[in-house]
Amino acid sequence: MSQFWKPGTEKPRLVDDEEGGVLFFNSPSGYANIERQRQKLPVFRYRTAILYLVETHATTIVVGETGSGKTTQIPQYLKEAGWADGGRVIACTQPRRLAVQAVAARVAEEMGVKLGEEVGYTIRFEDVTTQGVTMIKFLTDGVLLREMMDDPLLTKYSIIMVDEAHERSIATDILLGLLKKIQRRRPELRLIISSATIQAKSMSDFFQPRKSRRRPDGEDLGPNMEPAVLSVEGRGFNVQIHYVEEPVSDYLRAAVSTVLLIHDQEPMGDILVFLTGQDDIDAAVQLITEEAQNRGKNSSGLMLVPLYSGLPRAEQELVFTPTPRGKRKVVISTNIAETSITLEGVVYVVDSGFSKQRFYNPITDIENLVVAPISKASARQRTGRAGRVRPGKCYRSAPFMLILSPNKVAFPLYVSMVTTRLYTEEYFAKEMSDEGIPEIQRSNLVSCVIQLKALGIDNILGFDWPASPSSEAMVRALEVLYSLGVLDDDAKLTSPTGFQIAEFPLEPMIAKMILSSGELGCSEEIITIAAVLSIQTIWVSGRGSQKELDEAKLNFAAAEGDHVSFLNVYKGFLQSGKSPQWCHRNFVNYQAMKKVIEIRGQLRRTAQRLGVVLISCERDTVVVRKAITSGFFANACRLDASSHDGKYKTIRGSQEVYIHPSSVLFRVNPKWVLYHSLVSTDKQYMRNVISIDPSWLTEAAPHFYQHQRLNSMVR
Ligand SMILES: Nc1ncnc2c1ncn2[C@@H]1O[C@H](COP(=O)(O)OP(=O)(O)OP(=O)(O)O)[C@@H](O)[C@H]1O
Repeated sequence: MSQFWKPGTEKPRLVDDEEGGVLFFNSPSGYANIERQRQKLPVFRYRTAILYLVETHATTIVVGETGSGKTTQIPQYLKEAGWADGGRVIACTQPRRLAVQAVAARVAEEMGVKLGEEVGYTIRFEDVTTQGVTMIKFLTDGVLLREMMDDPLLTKYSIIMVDEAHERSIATDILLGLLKKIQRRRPELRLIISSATIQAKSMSDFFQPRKSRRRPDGEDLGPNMEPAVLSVEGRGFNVQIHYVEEPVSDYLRAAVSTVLLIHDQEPMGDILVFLTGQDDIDAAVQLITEEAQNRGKNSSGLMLVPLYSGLPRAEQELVFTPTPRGKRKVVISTNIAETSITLEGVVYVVDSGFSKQRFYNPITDIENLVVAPISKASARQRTGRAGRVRPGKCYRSAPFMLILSPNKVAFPLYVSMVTTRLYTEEYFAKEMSDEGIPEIQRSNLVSCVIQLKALGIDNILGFDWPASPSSEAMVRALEVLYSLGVLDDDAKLTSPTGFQIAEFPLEPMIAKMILSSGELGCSEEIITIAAVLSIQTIWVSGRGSQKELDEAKLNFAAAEGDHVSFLNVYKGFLQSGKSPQWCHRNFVNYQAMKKVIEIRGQLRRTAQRLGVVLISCERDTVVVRKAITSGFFANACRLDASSHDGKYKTIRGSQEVYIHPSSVLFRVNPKWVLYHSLVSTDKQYMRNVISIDPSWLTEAAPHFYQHQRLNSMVR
């Protein structure tokens, strides 16, 4: 490896252990062994300090190295100290679902209890807890926000630990603001804010109380409201960091060669590779397979495991299964594996230095997923996936920004920041931002605003944000919500529409299309479409060629567009008797279809509770598309007649967009279309597209589209 990498500044520091430097949690000696290992984690030495601070302070900020034991141990210490007595519950939030499930399973195993009983978890569409029994509950921050709609003061929780707070997802930021408010009403509620890479000072400033906890007569009003900050020193095992020595022109190829070099030259141990998205990951799997086939004996024995949020659960779980003897697992992941999780076999981390990030431009009203450089905090989290049960190595590389891997173009703003620098050690030290931009400052705020409104927060700009969103983005969101009929002239939730839409655990546009579908007589079809849109893909990836997949998709293609094609797949699946073989033959993902059925059932129940008539239109595709238009009118585009390359312009911002090659309407190019989301690669692509009649736009949102302008375009 020496010709490629030079060691970073950190020196190896092996921590000796009775088992020879390796902690085996699942060894036959079982529970006693787990207990011993728990006590060896750095956080154990701080057990008393943590419990004392939590007892005496309303908010405790815990900063400690990755792998030091914050997530898995602190909830157990709290339970042991009695914070879950008397039916109270200890909550621990995570930004990502995979982490919620993984840490809940781990803590249940450490405590020797069945998952779903004393230790449980809740993610969207899945609740694995038992009321009155569950004492420690892991959940996404988004789910905790939803719980506030029924219980605004979160009364069942004695302590809420907001873990991985550095990620600053929208849900985390809203949660932090609301928890601060709740604490004023419920001083007995304790908060723990934790992360390995959080700026403790700014978090502590945010939680500073406005008023003293003592009344003028000196009477104590409860716990100290000044936040306490605890720094947990020490780490599990050393991770040696290697930076790229020379510029690389393609991060994907660089990552692939690094994997192969590790496999050729380094002792056994699994590899975790961070890339940006499914397309990158699929390409890497293919490249590694081809390369390995072309190589000698030494390259056999690789077990490639992709990991991204769109994969069905059963496939995601493969990353946690033990690696067969003689094999080396290579997990190729998006940033879903970046925080909280422990993959036992991982010794090597390969970090491309990039991730897909959401960027919203309130001027054009376009939200995009773009490939952008990660922050130092992310890089450290990625490194921290090694060194958890044994020493490890992390290889950091990044490409020259203007020559990205095929079909990748970074957001222009970011390109200008990093055109001349690479992810060398110097780039990491001097140029990489410490933390990423909070998601709230780079996202469309429609879902965020409706959630706050539903919780009774009317003055959204005046809300106590850890980082304020832009007023332009806020105005745009209010405008869309007004046009959806969610807000009235006073920007209050309308009754019943606004409240009904807020009830669905879905984007407001999808919820609106479900509500309208009852009136239009196609709710059964629209609920199916909503369920499919809730998961990332129903197609199998990584099997066969793209051509084979495209051909399989053609069997279901509908001239009206992707949403109607989804109905064809769903119908075919039901007619096959929900057959896995049928799915296999048609490149349809069986696990994904099972999830669609499950989500569909839940959405039907919510719709029924809200009074939506459940009715089928027997495939009248006009009403189906009208219902979709009622939610997604803001995403309308018109084909640019002067261009011959399938260019569309968005109606609102006149932005250039194209139909994504994965869409059934690719190259069909109907004159008017609506899209579900945009993705930016070499161009701005619309994903999940239907053809529409422009008159449906003014019908659906007369305030949003000024009649005259649209009419002049139609002519
Ligand atoms: N599933 C697992 N298998 C084996 N060991 C595990 C597992 N989960 C956790 N551990 C062990 O427990 C340690 C602490 O993990 P924990 O997730 O609590 O750390 P953390 O401080 O929250 O890390 P991070 O900041 O990365 O989330 C790990 O370093 C590892 O040694």
